[in-house]
Amino acid sequence: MPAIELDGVTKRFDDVTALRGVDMTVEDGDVFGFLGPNGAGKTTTIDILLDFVRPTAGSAEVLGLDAREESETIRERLGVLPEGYDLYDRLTGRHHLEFVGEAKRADPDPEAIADRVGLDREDLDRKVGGYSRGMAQRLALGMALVGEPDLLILDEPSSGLDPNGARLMRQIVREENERGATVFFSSHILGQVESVCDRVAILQDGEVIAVDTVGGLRGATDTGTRLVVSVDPDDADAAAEAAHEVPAVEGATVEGDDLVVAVDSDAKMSVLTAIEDAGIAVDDFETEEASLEDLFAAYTDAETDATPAATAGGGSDTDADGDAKADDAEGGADR
Ligand SMILES: Nc1ncnc2c1ncn2[C@@H]1O[C@H](COP(=O)(O)OP(=O)(O)OP(=O)(O)O)[C@@H](O)[C@H]1O
Repeated sequence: MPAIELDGVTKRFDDVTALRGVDMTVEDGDVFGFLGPNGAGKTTTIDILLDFVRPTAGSAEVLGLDAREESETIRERLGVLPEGYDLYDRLTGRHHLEFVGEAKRADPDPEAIADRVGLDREDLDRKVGGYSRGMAQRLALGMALVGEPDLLILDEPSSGLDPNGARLMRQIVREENERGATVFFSSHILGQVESVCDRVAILQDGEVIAVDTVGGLRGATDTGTRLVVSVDPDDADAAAEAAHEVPAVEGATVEGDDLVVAVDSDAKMSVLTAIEDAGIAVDDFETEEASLEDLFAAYTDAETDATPAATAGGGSDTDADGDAKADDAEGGADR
């Protein structure tokens, strides 16, 4: 039974069509990234799953239950970090966690949750009105964890978090998934989703334009990782040959003074090792990842050109654990 199933979901708000016939399946046990630019319809989709908003057409099932008919039962099994969550300024962090506990008939350990989300234990007894944005975000994430939910729905969970907070958030996503929870989270930052997600959907202008692993998306759009290696120009051809020997390498060419290798990001180190094993000194190297913009551009171009890149599924099964890269991707882009 899938954790989330959307079938032909359309949502119109007066003259704005936020979702256009969205079909999407999130399998039980997945960490699923929901990626799209501002205004793509991510929050509307999540609001439909939570029955905050009703679809104009189509249906949504959560944990095998109809999102409209059985929203109360669903909510007991969900952990939600909504966009624009409401906290009560005059209540403490502890009160918030206890409230969620009551609603879910769970008995949360506020100290343990504070530790997990990186909130000082002393802050639990402060009024939330005095929290910084990041502290409020950490509390809201903690509230989503109460009661060991079967499904976590997180809308832009790293919003307002510093790089350490964002790393902690990803760690929590992994831990929750290991515990058995399915995790569905939206983001407009590719680096956020790629280090933790099994699969990703790209939503654009109310339509799902791709569903795949991040590695698969990169592969399908030919915007994969480029490893640029500096070696002595006399050794460049031999280095290209050595790189070609690495199975994950899709291409290695000499461009000017550089060796440019198209390779899955997991295999970067194998390429450098292969070059050095061939007796060639690597003077320097850098990697160039496709940005979210590149992927969007590639997908939207692909859509217009009707190339296979726009089809869902397939692709490589990369589960990149690129924390460092993800943190780079957050630089300045985080909200
Ligand atoms: N209550 C509403 N009334 C009218 N239009 C709405 C409403 N909610 C959303 N929309 C419109 O639906 C579209 C999708 O918005 P949505 O908030 O779902 O996007 P999003 O992908 O979550 O964007 P962001 O990354 O900016 O949060 C936008 O054009 C938005 O203006």
